[in-house]
Amino acid sequence: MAVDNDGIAVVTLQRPPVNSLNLDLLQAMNNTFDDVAKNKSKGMILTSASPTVFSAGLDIMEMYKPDPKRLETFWVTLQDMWLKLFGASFPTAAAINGHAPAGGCLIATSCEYRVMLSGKFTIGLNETALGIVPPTWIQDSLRHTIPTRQAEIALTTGKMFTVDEALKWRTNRGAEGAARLGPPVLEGPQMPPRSPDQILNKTLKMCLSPKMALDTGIIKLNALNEYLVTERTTIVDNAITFGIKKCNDMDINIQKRGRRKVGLIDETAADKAEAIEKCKKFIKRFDKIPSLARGMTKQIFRQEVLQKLLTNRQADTKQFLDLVNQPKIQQSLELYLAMLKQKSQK
Ligand SMILES: CCCCC/C=C\C/C=C\C/C=C/C(=O)SCCNC(=O)CCNC(=O)[C@H](O)C(C)(C)COP(=O)(O)OP(=O)(O)OC[C@H]1O[C@@H](n2cnc3c(N)ncnc32)[C@H](O)[C@@H]1OP(=O)(O)O
Repeated sequence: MAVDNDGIAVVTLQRPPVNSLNLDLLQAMNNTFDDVAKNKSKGMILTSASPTVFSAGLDIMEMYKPDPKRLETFWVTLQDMWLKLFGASFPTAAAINGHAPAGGCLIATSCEYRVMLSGKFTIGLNETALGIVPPTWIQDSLRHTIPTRQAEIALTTGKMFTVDEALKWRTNRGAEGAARLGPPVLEGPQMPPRSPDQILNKTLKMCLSPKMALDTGIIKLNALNEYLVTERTTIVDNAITFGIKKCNDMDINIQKRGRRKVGLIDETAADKAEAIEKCKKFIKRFDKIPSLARGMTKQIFRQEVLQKLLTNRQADTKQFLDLVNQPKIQQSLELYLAMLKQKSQK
């Protein structure tokens, strides 16, 4: 842990090669979170010493052929870690400088703010894809971060989000919707882009002109009708071109506005230093907010989710122990470890 001049603690996970969460690392995290609270730090940023992995999630070695007592302590320590981090009264942010699967995503979603490095990294709760049901409080962390519907789809599909997907979800309308209609007709002498309103107003003016004979007006209206029907694609394209041009003139970023954000991460950064700076900026937003009021408001906001685990802690532990001790799960863990080893040796 390093505390900067502003009193913000930067906590770096450092368990090579992939910061997998074993008992020792979880205990070290818990002690550090206690220190941050005791020192009255202004806030805490979690990041990783690895250049490519934030955290690979739970250390599978803790669950494979486990010692029963250690396995129980391991799970209770993980619960403690989450209760301390998710329930921390001080501001928390994650500078996610690499992959964050499963438990890695849990750490990130327990924080209040997330900045992830742009690149070929992924983040998400992949448990379902591994045949594991994520416990309620782990599901709750995701549901607390992104909209419920997206959380349900992500959890049931074991979705690992790319950085871009984590920031945004599927496209809605806007620039990409326009692209689906084909290339817009660009400005030119024959067809300058006009808004549909401009076209209709001009036609109406012509038709209402006292110089226009009734039969000529009818012919013109019929011609307009035919034009609207046969050229509708061009008209739509022109309207889109007009819209895009207007947005550009007004400095509105249509690319961003056209996409729905999933918000699993809040921002991206080019490197770790920038990610930490952005996290600091988030924490400094609370400079003028009384810290007691802030902390209590956060805890009330998160209370329901925290209380659910506190009430069901023993049952949750028993469920985990029963699951891990199943021969079928032990077999899956063995296969998964072998697969990871094989992949790392390539
Ligand atoms: C899986 C069943 C769990 C049952 C638990 C039951 C209930 C709990 C439910 C939910 C809570 C959360 C659960 C979890 O967190 S489970 C862990 C899920 N994590 C993953 O699936 C990630 C696996 N790892 C990777 O995908 C990659 O390692 C990476 C993170 C993308 C990094 O890739 P990179 O190429 O940089 O590294 P390598 O793949 O080469 O790995 C290097 C080295 O580390 C070993 N390793 C990787 N991940 C883990 C891990 N989670 N636990 C232990 N060891 C891990 C890998 O085998 C390599 O080892 P080697 O000795 O070959 O060097």
